[in-house]
This record gives sequence, structure tokens and C-alpha cells, in this order.
Amino acid sequence: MTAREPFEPGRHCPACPSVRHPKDTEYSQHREREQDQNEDEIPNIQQQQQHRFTASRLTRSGWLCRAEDHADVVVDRPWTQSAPGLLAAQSSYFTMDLENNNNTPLTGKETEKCAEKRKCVITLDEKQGESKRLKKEESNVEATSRPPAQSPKKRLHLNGKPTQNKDLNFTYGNYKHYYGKRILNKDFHDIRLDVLGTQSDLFRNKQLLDIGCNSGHLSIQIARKFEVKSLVGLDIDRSLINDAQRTVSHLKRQATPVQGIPYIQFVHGNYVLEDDVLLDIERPQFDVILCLSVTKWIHLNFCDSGLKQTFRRMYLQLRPGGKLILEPQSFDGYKRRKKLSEQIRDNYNAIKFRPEHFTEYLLGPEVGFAEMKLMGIPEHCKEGFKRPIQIFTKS
Ligand SMILES: C[S@@+](CC[C@H](N)C(=O)[O-])C[C@H]1O[C@@H](n2cnc3c(N)ncnc32)[C@H](O)[C@@H]1O
Repeated sequence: MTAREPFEPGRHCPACPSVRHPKDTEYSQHREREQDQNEDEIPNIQQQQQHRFTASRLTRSGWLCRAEDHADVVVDRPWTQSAPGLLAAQSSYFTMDLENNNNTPLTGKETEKCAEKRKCVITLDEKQGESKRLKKEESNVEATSRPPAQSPKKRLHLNGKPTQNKDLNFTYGNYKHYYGKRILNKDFHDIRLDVLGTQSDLFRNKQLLDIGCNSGHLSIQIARKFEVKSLVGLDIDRSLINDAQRTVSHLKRQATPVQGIPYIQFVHGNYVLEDDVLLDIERPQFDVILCLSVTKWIHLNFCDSGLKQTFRRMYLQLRPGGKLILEPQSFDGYKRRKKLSEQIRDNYNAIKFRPEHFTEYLLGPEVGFAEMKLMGIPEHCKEGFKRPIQIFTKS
């Protein structure tokens, strides 16, 4: 060991700035912070070992401990249990020379002298006695100053720090990697394309609106595969729209003049209007409106009234002869999501307008579609994704 300035309380360790204070209470706080940053509660062995002590010795200012990977640290008592590897450090203390506090290399004579002294100063019994004393001292301190052991998650909670509920980020079904779940093979093939493809004429050279387009993967596939005239994708989640816009820009840059890319635009917004009165200014502007796996999210967030308004708005935005392609989720799937937030739970409990009523409502006087046909049910490997796709036609 080389001599170093003892590490004063409150000073940063030059080699490891995160270890600020040599006292073990603060050391353990440092360790706790490291663990809290881990998402799971499994302790990170590597991190624990980061602060192993290879040796320690008593100096005037306290115990000088040598960490394996950073500067010497002075502690005001031995770290017998607070740091992994300390027992090893403790025993190496007894094999070190008490006199040689600056750890300079010893000459042969000096070594002999020290060996003699060591025999006098520390006998084996004393060594064991000292070990016991240190352990006792340590356990006393443990009992008084240490908080009871807790999982990092519980500590976070008790410390009053805000806990992040990840679910709150996805209350609109705005999953970041949504299409990962729907891919059935490596080529990113959404099985719904097969069902839509059975009536590809519905899309060819038409103007489409895709409500709740997520990151735009399916919208882009539809636009390209079925050669639409234009497609507007709308989503309530801005970051998903940003992703979709980036994908389109990338495609445009890569496309050759021969290939061509249909006009695709992604827009951020909530399809549910602030007030029903705004429906009065709607006008027909699309040939096809896609509403795939979105009704549940509009329903849970904006209740029966929000979803009914959505259906009326779709109708108003379609040209005569226009088609609404609807893939509603079943009510069974709502239940799982009601835990997402208090608001969603209240909305869920207030639902009276069930998915089994949608068709009747869409064909009824409040909306006015002329007919409904079943387009198909995708053969998805997961039961939950085998949702009927319906076509509603405006007369
Ligand atoms: C489950 S994903 C379905 C994505 C896509 N339609 C599909 O089927 O592949 C639901 C999407 O609807 C969006 N969404 C939910 N409520 C919305 C609203 N009121 N207005 C616009 N988008 C909404 C979410 O952000 C999410 O991206």
C-alpha cells in the first residue's frame, strides 16, 4: 500500500466521486442509491464488489481502509459488516505491521523488529478477543443506527420519493413497441393485412384516415401495399407520431422515382372533440376511415359519450359511399385495463354502451351508416388479437 492523505469526512474520494463520506452510514446510503437505480431488486454483485476493502489499519484519524478500486478511506470504526469483504480486510489488518503506517517497503532488519513487536503486541488470543469486540461493537451500532433492511422499492416508498407508475404512460394504449406483439414472422407481417387485402379495391387510389395510428407501421404498410392516394395517420401520443414521421421521411429519402411513395402524413391529436358542438363544422373529406384496436382506449378514457361522438364524427368525415373499417376490442379486454388509473376505473364502472351495442348504434338514427359487413377475423396466434374487422358503409 502507498501512503495517502487520510480521507476527511465530507471530502470526495478523488478516484470515486460518488463515495463522498467515509462514514459507513453514508456509505450504505450510497449503496442504497445504487441499488435503487436497478429496476429489479436483485442486488448487483459487481456493484457490491466495487467497494471491497483489501486491507485496513488503525491510524490516529480512524481506520484507514484500502478499497480495491479507489483511494484509501478513513472510517471512524471498522467496517466489519457494512461492506462486503471487510472481514477479509479485518484479518489482513492483523497481518499488517502496526508500526508501518505509511506502508513503505521495510528493510530486512525492520521486518524482523516488527515481527518481534507483533508477537508481543498481538497474541492469538488477543486477536480473537479483538475480533469478538469488533463484532460486538458493530452489532451494537447496527441495532441503534441502522434502519431495518428493506427492499429498494419499499425504501423508495417510505422515503416519500415519488414512485413512477409505468402504467400511467400507456393509458391510451399508446404502447411504444406495439407492433412487436403483432408480428408473426420476421418480415413484419401484420396478419390483419391479409384480411384487408381480401378487399384491396377499397383502398386503391383512395383517401384514408387512420385513427390511432400508433408509430405508423401498419398505416405505412396499408398505404404502400394497397396503393392509396393519400393517408393521414392521427395519434394522441406525440412521441409515437414523431416516430411515424421519422419513418416516412426515411422512406421518402430511400425511394427511387420509379417506386414512388404515396402521400402519407402523420398528425398528433386527440380524435375526441372537446365539445359535441364542434361536430357541426365537420365535412366529408375521406373515402376510408380506419379505426383498428382503438375503441377500447377511447371508451376507457372518454366514456360512452366520447365514443359515441367518435362514431358520429367518423360518419360526418366520410364521403358518400365511404367506408369505416372498424376493429373493436371485446369488453372482456377492458377489465384488465381498468387498473391503469383511478379515472379509468371510474369510467369503466360507468360504461353502459357495450361493444355488442356498437353495430346497432352505428346503423341507427344517431349515426346513420347504411350497412355493415364482416370483412374477416384475422387468424392471429393470440386469442386476444382475433378481433372481427367490420366494414360500415355510408350511403
Ligand atoms: C392499441 S393501439 C392500435 C394501433 C393501430 N391502430 C393498430 O391497430 O395497429 C391504440 C392507439 O390509439 C391511440 N389513441 C388512443 N386514444 C386516442 C385518441 N383519443 N385519439 C387519437 N389516438 C388515440 C393510442 O395512442 C394508440 O397508439
